[in-house]
Amino acid sequence: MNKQLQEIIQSVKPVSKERITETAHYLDTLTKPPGSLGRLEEIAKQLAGITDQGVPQVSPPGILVFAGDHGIVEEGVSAFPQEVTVQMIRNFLDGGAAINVFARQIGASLQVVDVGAAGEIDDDRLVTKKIAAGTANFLKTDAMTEAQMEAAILAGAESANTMIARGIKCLIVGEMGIGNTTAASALVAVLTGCSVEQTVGHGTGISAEKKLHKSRIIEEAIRLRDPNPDNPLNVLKKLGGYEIAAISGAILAAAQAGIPVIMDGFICTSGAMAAVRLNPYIKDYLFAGHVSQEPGHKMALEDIGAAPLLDLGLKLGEGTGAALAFPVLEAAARMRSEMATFDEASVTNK
Ligand SMILES: O=C(O)c1ccc[n+]([C@@H]2O[C@H](COP(=O)([O-])O)[C@@H](O)[C@H]2O)c1
Ligand SMILES: Cc1cc2nc[nH]c2cc1C
Repeated sequence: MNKQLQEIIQSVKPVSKERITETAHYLDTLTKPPGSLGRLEEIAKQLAGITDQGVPQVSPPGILVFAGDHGIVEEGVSAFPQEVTVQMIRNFLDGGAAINVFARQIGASLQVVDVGAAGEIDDDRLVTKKIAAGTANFLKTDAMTEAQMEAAILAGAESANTMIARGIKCLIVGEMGIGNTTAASALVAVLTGCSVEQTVGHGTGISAEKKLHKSRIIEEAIRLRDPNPDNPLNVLKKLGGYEIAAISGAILAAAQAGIPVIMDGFICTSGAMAAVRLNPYIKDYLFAGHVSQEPGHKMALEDIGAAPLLDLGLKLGEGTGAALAFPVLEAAARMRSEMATFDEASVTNK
């Protein structure tokens, strides 16, 4: 394995148990019945553990949208043509996509990173870390070489480190890539041991008939590629995508820096699964923004042990579900830092 990648993986430490315990005690001194803020209390404890701070902050947030194309689209697995990936990158840069709207709403900086789009975009607002113009068709050959996959993970880590150096306190990860629900379904099936039927969905809106075809293609590809389910990098290289590998890398880098991460939907969570398998401590740095309509997302979240914060029937990607969930993390952090204690407010405690 690439030495730099190995170092990142090994440097992720467990979250601070001491901070979690300290926060649990402190939350019980605040003017509310114990446990009455439910999951917000769990989030506040987790944030303290991740950041190793008594009073953790999640603002300002930063959003990374990784974009990549997929050779598997040749097999007719998406409702939209490949050119939409590049067209949507332009839309992100011009501020017109859903993620732009939600980024403005939560005051997040937004960076779009091209790690593998099939077309060229000449625009200084785009971060270009292109590994290749789309993955190979994984029905015919491995999606990426090992060197390409490692380069994509490192590109993701580097993108996260740049945002962290600029001062973000919470990383929101999103993606764009026509065909990437096919890659994510394959990854999740192999890594969880679920059947392909269970992990395949309608993606951007394919028919029931096309969904059956998508399942058959993935089943055949898994048989031909024969990935090793115990080796996440092997699975990622054979069936993954550049943006998915970059998400794994961004998560690794954020965890290394003690920065909480909000995952978006199905594709992001498949990248997170690979990161968790590389270092199980990663799990505790992750928040699941929402549960997507893609059926495989539930299995992926269960596998990581992450309970989604929202369930709004979304299936867009781009980081939208994670951005929408950010105010919940912000509320948990502010509850910890701004609420009065029983003593301060002269409220009788039991
Ligand atoms: O985030 C999700 O759960 C999600 C579910 C379905 C579709 N998407 C988005 O739709 C694209 C992939 O869909 P498809 O049908 O082309 O595989 C990709 O750009 C994703 O961001 C995203
Ligand atoms: C229009 C469109 C926008 C998207 N955003 C994320 N994935 C997408 C897929 C399509 C097709």
